[in-house]
Amino acid sequence: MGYRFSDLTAACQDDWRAHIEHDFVRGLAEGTLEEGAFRHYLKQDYLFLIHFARAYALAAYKSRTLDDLRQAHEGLKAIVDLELGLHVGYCRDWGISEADLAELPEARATMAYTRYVLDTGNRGDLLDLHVALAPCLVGYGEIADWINARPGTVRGDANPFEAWIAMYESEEFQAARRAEEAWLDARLKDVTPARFAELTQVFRDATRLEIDFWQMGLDRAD
Ligand SMILES: Cc1ncc(CO)c(N)n1
Repeated sequence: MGYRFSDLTAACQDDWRAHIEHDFVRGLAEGTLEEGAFRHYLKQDYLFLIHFARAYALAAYKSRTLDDLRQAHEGLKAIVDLELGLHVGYCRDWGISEADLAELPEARATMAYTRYVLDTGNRGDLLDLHVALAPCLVGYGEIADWINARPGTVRGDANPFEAWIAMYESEEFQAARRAEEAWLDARLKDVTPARFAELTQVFRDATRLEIDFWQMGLDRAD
């Protein structure tokens, strides 16, 4: 007993590294990703973020305490006010209008991931739901750290994906990530080994669905 968030990543080390260091992420870091792949990802990420905002709203609904409600609200704010706000403007810069976004067909990888998280949250309790959400908020925070720590990373005007990296390394996003990790650390402290095994399964499933989401971008799969 006495688990922490880092025990989840340690328990799924191979899948976790495959998410953080995916070829799509390397392409973003080095500025070499094909623009068509990035555009496909951006469009699907718009749909993804809308469903993830719903998942944080579900977390709010499932909250018993003000502290839990605040944490759900933090996640919802990070998505609606920060990411989705920037996302729409960012899509416009990449030639994708709001009208295009409104008419997007949803790719299977987007459906699989978002519906998995919503189902896990409906079936389980608030901790199941936050664990299913962690590869997203915490994962992208760690991706920003990983990108910055790599020697091959290109920053500034030489990298067409500079604004994307900047969003995830921003203090606002990183603060939401730290709050999520702290919330998870506090809740994992008291779980039994059997419960931790269940949560590890959820964390691994969600991490593998993140990997599929990156791959969907690379393959431009629908
Ligand atoms: C697929 C995916 N995972 C995580 C994030 C970070 O919120 C995102 N924008 N998209």
